[in-house]
Amino acid sequence: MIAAAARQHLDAGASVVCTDLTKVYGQGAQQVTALRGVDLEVARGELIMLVGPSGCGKTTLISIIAGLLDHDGGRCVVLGEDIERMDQTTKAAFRRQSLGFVFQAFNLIPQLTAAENVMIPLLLNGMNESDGIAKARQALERVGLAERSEHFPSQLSGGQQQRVAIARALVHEPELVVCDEPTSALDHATGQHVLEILRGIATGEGRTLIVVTHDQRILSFADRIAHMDDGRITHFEEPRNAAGATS
Ligand SMILES: Nc1ncnc2c1ncn2[C@@H]1O[C@H](COP(=O)(O)OP(=O)(O)OP(=O)(O)O)[C@@H](O)[C@H]1O
Repeated sequence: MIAAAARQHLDAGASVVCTDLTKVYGQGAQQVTALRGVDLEVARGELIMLVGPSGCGKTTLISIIAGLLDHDGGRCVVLGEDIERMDQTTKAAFRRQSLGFVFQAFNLIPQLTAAENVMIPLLLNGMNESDGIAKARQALERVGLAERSEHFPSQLSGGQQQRVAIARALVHEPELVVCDEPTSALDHATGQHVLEILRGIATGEGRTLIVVTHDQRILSFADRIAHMDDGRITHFEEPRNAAGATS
Protein backbone atom coordinates (compact mmCIF):
# COMPACT_ATOMS: atom_id res chain seq x y z
CA MET A 1 0.00 0.00 0.00
CA ILE A 2 2.74 2.45 1.00
CA ALA A 3 4.84 1.30 -1.96
CA ALA A 4 1.92 1.96 -4.28
CA ALA A 5 1.51 5.42 -2.79
CA ALA A 6 5.23 6.07 -3.16
CA ARG A 7 5.11 4.90 -6.77
CA GLN A 8 2.25 7.32 -7.42
CA HIS A 9 4.38 10.17 -6.09
CA LEU A 10 7.24 9.08 -8.31
CA ASP A 11 4.97 9.07 -11.31
CA ALA A 12 4.21 12.67 -10.42
CA GLY A 13 7.92 13.46 -10.74
CA ALA A 14 9.34 12.82 -7.27
CA SER A 15 12.99 11.92 -7.00
CA VAL A 16 12.95 11.10 -3.29
CA VAL A 17 10.01 10.01 -1.15
CA CYS A 18 10.63 9.47 2.57
CA THR A 19 7.67 8.31 4.61
CA ASP A 20 7.68 8.22 8.43
CA LEU A 21 11.44 7.62 8.43
CA THR A 22 13.02 6.80 11.79
CA LYS A 23 16.60 6.21 12.90
CA VAL A 24 18.01 5.31 16.30
CA TYR A 25 21.73 5.12 17.03
CA GLY A 26 23.16 2.89 19.77
CA GLN A 27 21.44 0.87 22.44
CA GLY A 28 20.22 1.14 26.03
CA ALA A 29 21.42 4.22 27.90
CA GLN A 30 23.52 5.26 24.87
CA GLN A 31 20.50 5.31 22.57
CA VAL A 32 19.96 8.46 20.49
CA THR A 33 16.86 8.92 18.37
CA ALA A 34 18.09 10.90 15.38
CA LEU A 35 14.97 10.75 13.18
CA ARG A 36 11.46 10.58 14.65
CA GLY A 37 9.25 10.17 11.59
CA VAL A 38 10.43 12.24 8.64
CA ASP A 39 8.11 12.78 5.69
CA LEU A 40 9.83 14.35 2.71
CA GLU A 41 9.19 14.41 -0.99
CA VAL A 42 11.68 16.02 -3.36
CA ALA A 43 10.72 16.63 -6.98
CA ARG A 44 12.95 15.88 -9.94
CA GLY A 45 14.87 19.03 -10.87
CA GLU A 46 14.35 20.56 -7.43
CA LEU A 47 17.06 22.12 -5.27
CA ILE A 48 15.98 21.64 -1.66
CA MET A 49 17.94 22.81 1.35
CA LEU A 50 17.78 21.19 4.78
CA VAL A 51 18.37 23.53 7.71
CA GLY A 52 18.10 23.22 11.48
CA PRO A 53 20.07 23.28 14.72
CA SER A 54 23.13 21.13 15.23
CA GLY A 55 22.16 17.54 16.02
CA CYS A 56 18.62 17.76 14.62
CA GLY A 57 19.25 14.92 12.14
CA LYS A 58 20.16 16.56 8.82
CA THR A 59 23.25 14.48 8.08
CA THR A 60 21.47 11.34 9.23
CA LEU A 61 18.61 12.03 6.82
CA ILE A 62 20.80 12.66 3.76
CA SER A 63 22.99 9.68 4.63
CA ILE A 64 19.92 7.44 4.52
CA ILE A 65 18.72 9.01 1.26
CA ALA A 66 22.22 8.49 -0.19
CA GLY A 67 22.20 4.82 0.83
CA LEU A 68 25.16 5.31 3.17
CA LEU A 69 23.18 4.49 6.31
CA ASP A 70 20.32 2.09 7.04
CA HIS A 71 17.10 3.39 8.58
CA ASP A 72 15.08 1.65 11.28
CA GLY A 73 11.49 2.43 10.38
CA GLY A 74 9.44 3.96 7.59
CA ARG A 75 10.32 3.96 3.94
CA CYS A 76 12.78 5.71 1.68
CA VAL A 77 12.27 5.50 -2.09
CA VAL A 78 15.05 7.09 -4.15
CA LEU A 79 14.77 7.40 -7.93
CA GLY A 80 12.04 4.80 -7.87
CA GLU A 81 14.07 2.29 -5.82
CA ASP A 82 13.21 1.24 -2.29
CA ILE A 83 16.73 1.38 -0.88
CA GLU A 84 15.90 -0.84 2.07
CA ARG A 85 15.18 -3.71 -0.29
CA MET A 86 18.55 -3.53 -2.01
CA ASP A 87 21.37 -5.79 -0.91
CA GLN A 88 24.71 -4.11 -0.16
CA THR A 89 26.18 -4.82 -3.60
CA THR A 90 23.15 -3.43 -5.45
CA LYS A 91 23.12 -0.42 -3.14
CA ALA A 92 26.81 0.26 -3.80
CA ALA A 93 26.24 0.06 -7.57
CA PHE A 94 23.19 2.33 -7.28
CA ARG A 95 25.27 4.90 -5.36
CA ARG A 96 28.10 4.72 -7.89
CA GLN A 97 25.84 5.18 -10.90
CA SER A 98 22.95 7.37 -9.80
CA LEU A 99 24.24 9.52 -6.93
CA GLY A 100 26.82 12.28 -6.57
CA PHE A 101 28.23 13.61 -3.29
CA VAL A 102 29.67 16.98 -2.34
CA PHE A 103 31.03 17.36 1.20
CA GLN A 104 32.28 20.24 3.32
CA ALA A 105 35.79 18.77 3.28
CA PHE A 106 36.43 18.45 -0.41
CA ASN A 107 37.86 14.93 -0.01
CA LEU A 108 40.17 15.22 -3.01
CA ILE A 109 43.08 12.81 -3.25
CA PRO A 110 46.22 14.98 -2.88
CA GLN A 111 48.45 12.80 -5.10
CA LEU A 112 46.06 13.02 -8.07
CA THR A 113 45.53 15.97 -10.43
CA ALA A 114 42.16 17.69 -10.65
CA ALA A 115 41.26 15.70 -13.78
CA GLU A 116 42.36 12.41 -12.19
CA ASN A 117 40.26 13.16 -9.10
CA VAL A 118 37.23 13.92 -11.26
CA MET A 119 37.74 10.76 -13.27
CA ILE A 120 37.40 8.44 -10.24
CA PRO A 121 33.61 7.81 -10.46
CA LEU A 122 33.98 6.97 -14.16
CA LEU A 123 36.71 4.40 -13.49
CA LEU A 124 34.60 2.91 -10.71
CA ASN A 125 31.77 2.59 -13.23
CA GLY A 126 34.04 0.70 -15.64
CA MET A 127 35.15 3.41 -18.08
CA ASN A 128 38.69 3.21 -19.43
CA GLU A 129 41.26 5.87 -18.48
CA SER A 130 41.53 7.72 -21.78
CA ASP A 131 37.75 8.18 -22.11
CA GLY A 132 37.62 8.97 -18.40
CA ILE A 133 40.20 11.74 -18.51
CA ALA A 134 38.51 13.34 -21.55
CA LYS A 135 35.15 13.35 -19.79
CA ALA A 136 36.74 14.63 -16.57
CA ARG A 137 38.23 17.58 -18.48
CA GLN A 138 34.79 18.39 -19.92
CA ALA A 139 33.33 18.32 -16.40
CA LEU A 140 36.07 20.67 -15.18
CA GLU A 141 35.33 23.01 -18.06
CA ARG A 142 31.69 23.18 -16.97
CA VAL A 143 32.75 24.42 -13.53
CA GLY A 144 35.16 26.94 -15.06
CA LEU A 145 38.38 25.04 -14.33
CA ALA A 146 39.53 23.88 -17.76
CA GLU A 147 42.89 25.61 -17.18
CA ARG A 148 43.45 23.82 -13.89
CA SER A 149 42.87 20.21 -14.88
CA GLU A 150 46.52 19.19 -14.45
CA HIS A 151 46.94 20.97 -11.11
CA PHE A 152 47.12 19.10 -7.81
CA PRO A 153 44.66 20.01 -5.02
CA SER A 154 47.42 21.79 -3.04
CA GLN A 155 47.88 24.15 -6.01
CA LEU A 156 44.20 25.18 -5.97
CA SER A 157 42.24 27.62 -3.80
CA GLY A 158 39.46 26.36 -1.52
CA GLY A 159 36.79 27.47 -3.98
CA GLN A 160 38.59 25.79 -6.86
CA GLN A 161 38.93 22.57 -4.86
CA GLN A 162 35.22 22.63 -4.12
CA ARG A 163 34.51 23.12 -7.84
CA VAL A 164 36.70 20.09 -8.58
CA ALA A 165 34.65 18.17 -6.01
CA ILE A 166 31.46 19.32 -7.77
CA ALA A 167 32.84 18.22 -11.14
CA ARG A 168 33.65 14.84 -9.58
CA ALA A 169 30.12 14.58 -8.12
CA LEU A 170 28.60 15.25 -11.55
CA VAL A 171 30.95 13.63 -14.04
CA HIS A 172 28.98 10.38 -14.21
CA GLU A 173 25.73 12.36 -14.66
CA PRO A 174 23.96 11.19 -11.51
CA GLU A 175 20.27 11.92 -11.18
CA LEU A 176 20.55 12.92 -7.53
CA VAL A 177 23.29 15.02 -5.92
CA VAL A 178 23.59 15.20 -2.14
CA CYS A 179 25.64 18.02 -0.60
CA ASP A 180 26.63 18.32 3.08
CA GLU A 181 27.67 21.86 4.00
CA PRO A 182 29.20 22.55 0.58
CA THR A 183 30.03 26.20 1.32
CA SER A 184 31.04 26.21 4.97
CA ALA A 185 34.78 26.15 4.20
CA LEU A 186 34.44 28.95 1.63
CA ASP A 187 34.30 32.74 1.82
CA HIS A 188 31.05 34.47 0.92
CA ALA A 189 31.81 35.27 -2.73
CA THR A 190 33.22 31.80 -3.43
CA GLY A 191 30.27 30.15 -1.68
CA GLN A 192 27.85 32.13 -3.86
CA HIS A 193 29.75 31.08 -6.99
CA VAL A 194 29.69 27.42 -5.97
CA LEU A 195 25.93 27.65 -5.38
CA GLU A 196 25.41 29.32 -8.74
CA ILE A 197 27.09 26.32 -10.36
CA LEU A 198 25.02 23.85 -8.34
CA ARG A 199 21.86 25.83 -9.05
CA GLY A 200 22.54 25.80 -12.80
CA ILE A 201 22.99 22.06 -12.70
CA ALA A 202 19.73 21.50 -10.85
CA THR A 203 17.65 23.65 -13.14
CA GLY A 204 19.49 23.26 -16.42
CA GLU A 205 19.99 19.53 -16.35
CA GLY A 206 16.97 18.30 -14.43
CA ARG A 207 18.99 16.85 -11.57
CA THR A 208 17.74 16.80 -8.02
CA LEU A 209 19.94 18.46 -5.40
CA ILE A 210 19.62 18.09 -1.64
CA VAL A 211 21.84 20.51 0.25
CA VAL A 212 22.38 20.49 4.02
CA THR A 213 23.54 23.90 5.16
CA HIS A 214 24.01 26.28 8.08
CA ASP A 215 24.92 29.04 5.64
CA GLN A 216 22.04 31.55 5.68
CA ARG A 217 23.59 33.41 2.77
CA ILE A 218 22.93 30.63 0.27
CA LEU A 219 19.29 29.90 1.17
CA SER A 220 18.05 32.13 -1.64
CA PHE A 221 19.36 29.59 -4.16
CA ALA A 222 16.86 26.95 -2.98
CA ASP A 223 13.51 26.15 -4.54
CA ARG A 224 12.37 25.09 -1.09
CA ILE A 225 13.81 25.04 2.40
CA ALA A 226 12.96 22.20 4.79
CA HIS A 227 13.37 23.13 8.46
CA MET A 228 14.31 20.28 10.78
CA ASP A 229 14.23 20.15 14.55
CA ASP A 230 14.71 17.25 16.93
CA GLY A 231 14.52 14.53 14.29
CA ARG A 232 11.56 15.89 12.36
CA ILE A 233 10.83 18.23 9.50
CA THR A 234 8.81 20.96 11.17
CA HIS A 235 7.92 23.04 8.12
CA PHE A 236 8.82 24.02 4.59
CA GLU A 237 9.51 27.52 3.37
CA GLU A 238 10.09 29.25 0.05
CA PRO A 239 13.25 31.36 0.05
CA ARG A 240 12.44 34.98 0.83
CA ASN A 241 14.78 36.50 -1.70
CA ALA A 242 14.52 34.03 -4.54
CA ALA A 243 17.89 34.68 -6.23
CA GLY A 244 17.91 31.11 -7.40
CA ALA A 245 14.39 31.12 -8.77
CA THR A 246 14.15 30.51 -12.45
CA SER A 247 10.76 32.02 -13.10
N1 LIG B 1 27.19 7.41 14.61
C1 LIG B 1 26.46 7.94 15.57
N2 LIG B 1 26.31 7.31 16.76
C2 LIG B 1 25.53 7.83 17.74
N3 LIG B 1 24.85 8.98 17.63
C3 LIG B 1 24.95 9.65 16.48
C4 LIG B 1 25.76 9.18 15.39
N4 LIG B 1 25.66 10.06 14.38
C5 LIG B 1 24.84 11.05 14.80
N5 LIG B 1 24.42 10.81 16.06
C6 LIG B 1 23.47 11.62 16.85
O1 LIG B 1 22.28 11.73 16.10
C7 LIG B 1 21.73 13.03 16.20
C8 LIG B 1 21.59 13.62 14.79
O2 LIG B 1 22.90 13.80 14.25
P1 LIG B 1 23.15 14.43 12.81
O3 LIG B 1 24.61 14.38 12.56
O4 LIG B 1 22.26 13.78 11.84
O5 LIG B 1 22.69 15.94 13.04
P2 LIG B 1 22.94 17.24 12.15
O6 LIG B 1 21.65 17.97 12.15
O7 LIG B 1 23.52 16.86 10.85
O8 LIG B 1 24.02 18.01 13.02
P3 LIG B 1 25.15 19.06 12.56
O9 LIG B 1 24.41 20.25 12.02
O10 LIG B 1 25.86 19.38 13.85
O11 LIG B 1 26.03 18.37 11.55
C9 LIG B 1 22.67 13.82 17.11
O12 LIG B 1 22.14 13.79 18.41
C10 LIG B 1 23.97 13.05 17.03
O13 LIG B 1 24.71 13.20 18.22
